[in-house]
Amino acid sequence: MALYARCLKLQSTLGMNISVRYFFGETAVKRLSYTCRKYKLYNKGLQTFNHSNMLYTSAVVYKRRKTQEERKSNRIIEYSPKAKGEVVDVWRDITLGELAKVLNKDINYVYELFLNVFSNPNTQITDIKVLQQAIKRSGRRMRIIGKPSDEVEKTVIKDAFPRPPPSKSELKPRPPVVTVMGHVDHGKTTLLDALRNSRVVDQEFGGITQHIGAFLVTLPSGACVTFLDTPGHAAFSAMRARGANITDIVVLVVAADDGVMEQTIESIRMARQSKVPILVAINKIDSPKADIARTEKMLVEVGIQVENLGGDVQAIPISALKRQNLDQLTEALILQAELLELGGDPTGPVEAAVVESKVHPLRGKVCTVVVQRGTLKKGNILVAGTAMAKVRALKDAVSNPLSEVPPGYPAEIEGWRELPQAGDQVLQVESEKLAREIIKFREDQKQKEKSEIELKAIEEKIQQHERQYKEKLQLKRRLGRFRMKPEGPRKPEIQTDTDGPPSLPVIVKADVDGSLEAILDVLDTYDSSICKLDLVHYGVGPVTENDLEMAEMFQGVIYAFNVDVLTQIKQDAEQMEVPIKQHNVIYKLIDDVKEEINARLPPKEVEEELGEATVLQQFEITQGKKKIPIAGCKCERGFLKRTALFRVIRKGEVIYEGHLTSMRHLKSEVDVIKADTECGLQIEDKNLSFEKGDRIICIEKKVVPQKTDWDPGF
Ligand SMILES: Nc1nc2c(ncn2[C@@H]2O[C@H](COP(=O)(O)OP(=O)(O)OP(=O)(O)O)[C@@H](O)[C@H]2O)c(=O)[nH]1
Repeated sequence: MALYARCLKLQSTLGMNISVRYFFGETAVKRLSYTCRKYKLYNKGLQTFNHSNMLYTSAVVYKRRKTQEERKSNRIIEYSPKAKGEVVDVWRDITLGELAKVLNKDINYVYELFLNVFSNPNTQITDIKVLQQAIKRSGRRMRIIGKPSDEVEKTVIKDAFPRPPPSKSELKPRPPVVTVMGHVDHGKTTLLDALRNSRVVDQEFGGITQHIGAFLVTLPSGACVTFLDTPGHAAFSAMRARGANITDIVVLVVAADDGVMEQTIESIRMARQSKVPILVAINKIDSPKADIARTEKMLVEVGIQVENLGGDVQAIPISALKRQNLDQLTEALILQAELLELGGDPTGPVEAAVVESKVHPLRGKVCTVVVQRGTLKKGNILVAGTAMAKVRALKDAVSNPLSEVPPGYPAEIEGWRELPQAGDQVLQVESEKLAREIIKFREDQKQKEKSEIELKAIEEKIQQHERQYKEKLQLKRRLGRFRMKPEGPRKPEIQTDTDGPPSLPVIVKADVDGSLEAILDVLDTYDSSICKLDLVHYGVGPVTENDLEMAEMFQGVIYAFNVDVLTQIKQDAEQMEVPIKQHNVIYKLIDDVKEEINARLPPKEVEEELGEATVLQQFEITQGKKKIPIAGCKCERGFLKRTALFRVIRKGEVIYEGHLTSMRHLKSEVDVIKADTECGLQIEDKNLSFEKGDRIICIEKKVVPQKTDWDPGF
């Protein structure tokens, strides 16, 4: 009690939670005494300390050491237990969940390493020795490091982002950005060509038109429309997938002769998903088969309420080929844009979207963008994805130089060091240095994401391998090679019938997956039916109570490979009469399994040849009125035993198998005839006459233990 009180006092004095249990008992006291000596806390004179004094001193040491540990907690502490295996980094107070991550295993594996004592992944392992034991069970070694702090994990974010959306008052009118979509062959390209040629070429600038991914059409009124020169779904979805939803209006081209087709519906669906208003261009009205009314009706049927039929969607009948009603179409677009009240903020750093990029033989890496915010100028420093540019030149679709490009306008940018991709967001940054840092950051992020994906793929591969392996085993079990693992309280099918072949139920526990797999693979080669080999359960980790129970139910044997068996478990096993066989060499374990199988096999009868005699001639004796044939023989090898079994063989065929009624040497009845001795043999069958040359084999039948013919290959 005095000790207990002393400990409690210590507890309050030192302000720490001392486990009283820790300080009691002979071992504890020895340990404390050792600690004191190690830290040179008392000299020879002080060795006369009684236990309570020593406890006090030790507690001081304990506290000091703990403080030092806490200070060092971020430094790596090498720990080299003698076990072999991969070294894993762990830290003090690691949780089971964290350990599972470190070991790259699932939590159940970790529970097993701790003998299933814990069941909460947040449980912290405070005792390093316990942790060491568990890691040893996993076949690895450990190194204690400082807990990876969240701070270390945090990466400094050096990236560029778009500004928050501008207020309405900052917006200035801008041209609508239009994408042309529709069913194949309904005239999208022809329409874009017509718009570009009629409007761009015929404009005051003149010049040669070229495909630049986006172009501007200016109406006589001065209003402009920017067309994305990449018709079709692919471009639209590529832009959307990269987060660049730059289209304001979709022009849905529907051929008046064909009407609504599959891709027309697809285009409608995509426009709806992007919440982009639709304007219909009913094309090919010049075609003799054109039926505008039918086309409009079809559009209504798929949910496009055209104006002519009382809806609010403008449908302009055009001929892209004959360039009919193109002005009407662009005016309708301007009207739609006005309804949308499209506006852009021309101030501040530039934000734009890449529509297309290419390498030009003379101009280098060029890309077409549509400006979304700010005003793009020569000399601007831009980043797009992992590409950067100092704008060397800005050009329009007819290669005219542009001094500045406000929101809603397209332009070609020269000066890229790398090629940006369609859909990339272009952002202006302050300096080339910053641009380089951003690119570096983004590249690092990309690399990290790639590694994570690769890691995930590797993990999936491993899991897939494990799954396949388990499926293979399940299949074998179903085929009857292995017995199914019992689930829950289901009563096991214990082999009680004496008619069937004997069986050996086994439970295999191994230190690591690799050895377990190797053992199971060898067991898998067993395919004899004279004794069934039933794999009742297997797993990685030590032998548990559960294993004992299962072994008891099945009357099986537990094989523990390279794993410890706790004394308690050993005692329980003894009580339950469950054999636990510990091995650390696979072939020895398999030899043991063989022995167990042999022990279960019923003994078998074997024949042993004692000797052989040859008939030299037959003579007869008279018994009463009967003449009895006698084989006059010579024992050629071994010996003949009177009470044994005799087989008479003539020309390779057994003509008699049975016992003798008399065996004589000269005139006397004998029990044994040795080799090279002549004798007269009388058999039970009195009607069989002997011939010279008949072979007589003397056999003794014996019952011997049976052995399995299983050859595991080593
Ligand atoms: N009669 C008539 N034919 C047209 C008109 N517009 C396009 N065509 C013809 O329709 C065919 C297809 O035209 P495209 O412009 O290539 O059609 P598209 O929708 O771009 O086709 P994809 O690019 O394959 O999806 C061509 O032979 C054009 O000449 C039109 O207004 N009238």
